[in-house]
This record gives sequence, C-alpha cells and structure tokens, in this order.
Amino acid sequence: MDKQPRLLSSKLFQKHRQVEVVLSRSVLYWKEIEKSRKRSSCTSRESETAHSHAVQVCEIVAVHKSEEDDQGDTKRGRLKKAKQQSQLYPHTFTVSYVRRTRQHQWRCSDVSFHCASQALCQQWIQVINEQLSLLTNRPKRLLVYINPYGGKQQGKRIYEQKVAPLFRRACISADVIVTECANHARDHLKTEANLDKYDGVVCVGGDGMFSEIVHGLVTRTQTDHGVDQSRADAELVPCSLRIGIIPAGSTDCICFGTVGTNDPVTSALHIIVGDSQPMDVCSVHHGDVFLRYSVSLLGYGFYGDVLTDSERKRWLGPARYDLSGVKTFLSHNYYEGTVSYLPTADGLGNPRDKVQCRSGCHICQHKHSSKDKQWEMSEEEEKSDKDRWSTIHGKFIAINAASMSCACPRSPKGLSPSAHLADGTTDLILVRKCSRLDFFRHLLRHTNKDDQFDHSFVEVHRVRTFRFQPFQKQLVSREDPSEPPKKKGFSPMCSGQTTCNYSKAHSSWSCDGEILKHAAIQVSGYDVNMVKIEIPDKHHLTRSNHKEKLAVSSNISQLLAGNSYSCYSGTTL
Ligand SMILES: CCCCCCCCCCCCC/C=C/[C@@H](O)[C@H](CO)NC(=O)CCCCCCCCCCCCCCC
Ligand SMILES: Nc1ncnc2c1ncn2[C@@H]1O[C@H](COP(=O)(O)OP(=O)(O)OP(=O)(O)O)[C@@H](O)[C@H]1O
Ligand SMILES: [Ca+2]
Repeated sequence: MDKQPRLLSSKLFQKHRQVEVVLSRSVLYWKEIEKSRKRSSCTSRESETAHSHAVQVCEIVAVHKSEEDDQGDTKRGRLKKAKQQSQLYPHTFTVSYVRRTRQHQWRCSDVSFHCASQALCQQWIQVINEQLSLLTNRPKRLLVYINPYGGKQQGKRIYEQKVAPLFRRACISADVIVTECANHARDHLKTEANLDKYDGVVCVGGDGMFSEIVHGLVTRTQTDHGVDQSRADAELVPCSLRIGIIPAGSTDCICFGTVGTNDPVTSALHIIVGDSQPMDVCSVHHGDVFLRYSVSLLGYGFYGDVLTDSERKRWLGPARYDLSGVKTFLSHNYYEGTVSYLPTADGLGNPRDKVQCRSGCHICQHKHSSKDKQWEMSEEEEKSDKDRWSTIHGKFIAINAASMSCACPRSPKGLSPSAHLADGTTDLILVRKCSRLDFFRHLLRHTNKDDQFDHSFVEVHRVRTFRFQPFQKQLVSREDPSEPPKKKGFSPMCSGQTTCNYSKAHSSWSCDGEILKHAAIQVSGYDVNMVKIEIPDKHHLTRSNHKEKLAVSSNISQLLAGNSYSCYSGTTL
C-alpha cells in the first residue's frame, strides 16, 4: 500500500467477497478482508496476488455508477450469496482501468464494487472523479481523422469497434472525419479546422497518415505565426496540439517504435491517460525548396525503390511491401553519390552502443535538460562545425536516415535499434555496393539478434544534419529545370563512372513512406517535442514524463532549421 494519506476508505463488496477499498492520491487499492491475514501484497502499478489489487489513479480510465444487477457472479453461480449481497449492497460503481498484458499491450478492465448506500456509492464516484480531474494532461476533446484506405482498409471498423467505445467510456468527445482523398486531413488542418476546440488530433491510419497530420499542424502553426517554413533556417514555432496514432496502416513504425506494439486498443488507452513522448522532426530541403518533414525513415536506394514499386501495388495492402521488397532485392541496384554529414557532439551515444530508447531515456532527457545547448552555438563553434563535416563518395545500395529506431513487426528491433526518439539526431546508415548474398545477410539481421551494422560494407553515424548529392551527370538531365538553382557548396565532390551493372542513375527518397521528387537533399534541424507515448520496456516500466516544450533550435547555420513540435503520438495525446 502506498504511504500517501487515504482520501477514502470503505468496506465494500466485490463480487461475493468483502473487500477493503482505499483511495489515495495516486493509488486505488482493494484487498479481501477475510483472507488478508494469510496473504496480501501490492505493487506500485496494477498488481494482483490472490487477495489484493492496486491500480494507479493515473491509469484509471473512468468510474461509473453501474446497474444493480451488474454482478458478474449471478451468471456464473453462487446465486444465493450474490442475491443476498445485492440486497444488502444494492448500489454499485465500476472502475475501468488499464491492465497490462503481454508484449506492451494494454487492455481496459473493469472492477465493480457494491456499496450499502447510495450516498456511499456517490461519494466514491465523486472522489475518484475529482482525482481524475486533477490529471490535466488528459484530453477531453479530440479531432479524429480516419484513413479508410490505409493498411488493410480497416481504419473505420477499428475506430468504431475498438476505439470509440473507449473514448466514450472515458468521456472524451471526438469529432470524426473520414478522409475522402489523400491530403484531405492535411489540408483541413492547414486551413479549415477550428483547432481551439481540441486538445489533440488523432489519426487512424499508418505512417503516411501520421505524416499528413504532422504537415497539416506544423504548416498551420507556422502560417498562424507568420513563419516561412520553406526557409531552411526558419525558426519554427512548436504546435500546441499533440497527435495520437491509432495504428491502421501497413508498417505503422511510428506507433510500434514508440508504444512497443501496433494495437489500436493499447494506443487508445495511452491517448486516454494522456501519455506523451516528444519526437524528433527533421526538415528536408532541396536547395531553398522545402520538401517535407520526416520523423521516421528517409531511405534512398533500397527503401526508396521498394516504396516506388509498392505504390503501384497498393491494392495488395501491406503485402505489397514484401513483393516489392523481393523484387527490389533481386534487382540489386546501387547508386552513386556523395553524402556529407555533421556528426553529433559527444554525450549523445552512438548507433552501436546498444542503449535503447525507453521511458525516461537518459540520452533524450540529457538533450532536454541541456536546454538545446547543442543548438545554441557560438560563432566560433559554428565555424569549427564547418571543419567537422565529413564527406563520403561512393556507390550505395541503401542510404538510410533513421530518426527513430523504425521498429515494426517486420523488424522488431528496427533499422537502427539504438536510435533515440527525442535526442535531436538521426542515425545515418550507409550500405555500400556489395554482393547479393551479403546484402541478404544484412537484411536478415534486421529480423534477428545479430548486429546489422557489423559488415565491412555498412557504416553508421549519428548525425545532426546531412546532405546527399546524386552523381552530377544524371542530376543535370533528370532534375526539373524549372526549380531554382541549387545552393552553392552543395555540389558533389565526386567523379567517376556514371552507371554500372545493376546501377540506375537515381533512386528516390522515401520520406516516412512518401516519395520525394528530388534526389539531392539536405536534411536538418532535428528537434523535438512531438508525439506522446509511453515507451514501454519489459525491464523498466516507468512512465515517460516529457512534457516540457523545448526551445526551438536553429540559427546554427544556414543548413539548420529548428523544428519543435508538440504532437500527440501513437498512442498519445
Ligand atoms: C530476409 C528477410 C529480410 C527482411 C528484412 C526486413 C527489413 C524491414 C525493415 C523495415 C523498416 C521499415 C522502416 C519504415 C519505413 C516507413 O517510413 C515506411 C512508411 O510506413 N514504410 C516502408 O517504407 C515499408 C518498408 C518495407 C520494407 C520491406 C522490405 C522487405 C525486404 C524483403 C527482402 C527479401 C529478400 C528475399 C530474398 C529471396
Ligand atoms: N481517403 C483517402 N483516399 C486515398 N488515399 C488516402 C485517403 N486518406 C489518406 N490517404 C493517403 O493514403 C496514404 C497511405 O495511408 P496510410 O499511411 O494510412 O497507410 P499505409 O500506407 O498502408 O501504411 P504505412 O504508411 O504505415 O505503410 C497516405 O499517404 C495518405 O495521404
Ligand atoms: Ca533521433
């Protein structure tokens, strides 16, 4: 039992057993009276032994008065005892709470208590509700967008059957919009939606749908504050609304990588209890032209080609990625170009340190507590930054920038298992030209415990910003001549043959599942404060508590734009 003062304590009935029920500020606790001398125990979260239970107040979904005949046991026997008890204790209230099950999944469980008087029953409901009302991070009004065509086209059903009943139980009101076309949600958020009415925005769909919401909210916020987001050095204003994701897509890596599972009920419960998790956002520019924001994977070569091919097979649902994956693997293309990057300062770990990002991650907290020191650099530091840029020219099968692990059911540890959600950096993975067999070995390691970076043809760097320039000769002929001229200093330092066996001139970038129309890009401004989610971990089940709004970075150099957004996430709000 926790040490906090009791707010309320009564002897009530649970099913046919008499229980002592105690509420403190943080815990609702009940234990069977008769047998308690023999055995009793509790833990700080929901726990259960033979005779005692404890639920954290912050994980109570709701409390309701129940119907008098709502006494489970009457159906299952013990009729006589239950009948007597219902006469003695006819007034019942039910507490719905979060129950953890296996593999980070959450479920909503109910426990009903029977009281001798109506007044006592009302008192319990009132006191619990008072405690719930103190939890100010919980959303009350949500704007929900459903993509009916994401993943297996189950978005509407998932929301109606699994999520809406939970929101109703938690007294959350939701305005629902089923999208009618791509970018419907983005454009509605950009111009039409009355955002003052809501505590958060929820998307029911996959990573692409989440990306739409991010773009809609970020653009709206910049427009409202007169910020020109197309400038790479713009100091962006954080969004005040959080984003929640109900997974209903094909990859759902943002949900999986933050919550630990792709389960709509788990996500709905995280949203209800107000869990939150900031996330890095980076901006992608082509010269002075803003292309997109990214929170998960920017992939050129293999993943870009998989995505391009898979778009033609959307009708196949999530299986399109496997088919296109095999086809792309067999094509075995590689691409020539130059990658330049600015490595991170010390203290933010490295992609091979095996430190995984979990609730209360010290790397991400360090980033926050240092008040974005990393971004607030003196002129001298800025100058020395220029010397710290590294440049690699080569032939690559894949160039991947993972701002988070990109864990998903296909690859439960992800493309970069030690990447952090909110450290302001991305892990840049370069897979050089190698044999098919070697590339297969590398891919296979994404599905088992072996280190996918432990190959001579793979290198990985934790970076703050990077640029890519495809081999120039193709660039000139392929890029759109109507685009503004590229920035100086952004041209490749490469020379060499133009194409080789199995080599096409250019691939495309997949940016969180959307194809970018330029191959030459600069990626910058990693910063935080998006998505909210608890990041569960078998060994460390503590609540993530990142609520602070971070200072927006930027002003470091022309190439850095600070992007700091507050969004709900995958499970969050
Ligand atoms: C031998 C088996 C190896 C399996 C290796 C699996 C690695 C999977 C890594 C997945 C990383 C996902 C990163 C997330 C990207 C999202 O922003 C984006 C939008 O949702 N999703 C995809 O681009 C969707 C990307 C989906 C990529 C699927 C790739 C499948 C490769 C299959 C290769 C088979 C070789 C077989 C040889 C006979
Ligand atoms: N009503 C709609 N009709 C057609 N396309 C839509 C509609 N609503 C949204 N979209 C677009 O569908 C695309 C894919 O959606 P989503 O991300 O939800 O599913 P997915 O691609 O199957 O999953 P994942 O991104 O996780 O791989 C998004 O780019 C989004 O812009
Ligand atoms: Ca990161």
